[in-house]
Amino acid sequence: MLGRVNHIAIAVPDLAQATATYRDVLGARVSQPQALAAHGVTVVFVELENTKVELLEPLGADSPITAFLEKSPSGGMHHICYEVDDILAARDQLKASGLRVLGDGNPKIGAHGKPVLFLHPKDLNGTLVELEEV
Ligand SMILES: CC[C@H](C(=O)O)C(=O)SCCNC(=O)CCNC(=O)[C@H](O)C(C)(C)COP(=O)(O)OP(=O)(O)OC[C@H]1O[C@@H](n2cnc3c(N)ncnc32)[C@H](O)[C@@H]1OP(=O)(O)O
Ligand SMILES: [Co+2]
Repeated sequence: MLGRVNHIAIAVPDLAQATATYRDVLGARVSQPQALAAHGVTVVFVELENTKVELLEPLGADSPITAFLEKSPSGGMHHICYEVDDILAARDQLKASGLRVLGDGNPKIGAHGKPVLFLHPKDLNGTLVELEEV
């Protein structure tokens, strides 16, 4: 079921500051910010040789990462995104195995214009997992 790691995400309180650190201190290539109102976050992607790091900050009053940042004000590892070739088949198989799919259970279009889903962190060793269909 699982393909490559598409990205590892870090929630940050200040996206501009985190972007400057990765770009100017770590010398990494960082994409332009994408405001994803439907997801309540603004993101950039740090382009690496073998995967990407997604830096994300809250967007709007109902951001799903607000509580996370209240618990970890300086930010922290937020989720890992695995690639799958058929997100609906993966969803149905995981639900049949008892894993909880977040939201209404239907994929939404993510930052890469591809369908994504999230699985409850409590079902995966305290780790929020995102699936992205590629
Ligand atoms: C899709 C666009 C983009 C992309 O890649 O294309 C993105 O990745 S957008 C990323 C932002 N969107 C999401 O994260 C959507 C899925 N997330 C959620 O629905 C919530 O964040 C949720 C339900 C995972 C947690 O929400 P919240 O913290 O408000 O709820 P709780 O306080 O009830 O948390 C329950 C329980 O889970 C623990 N928790 C929360 N977040 C994480 C996390 N990132 N990793 C691990 N564990 C997490 C939280 O501490 C609670 O644990 P407890 O022991 O009960 O205190
Ligand atoms: Co993500």
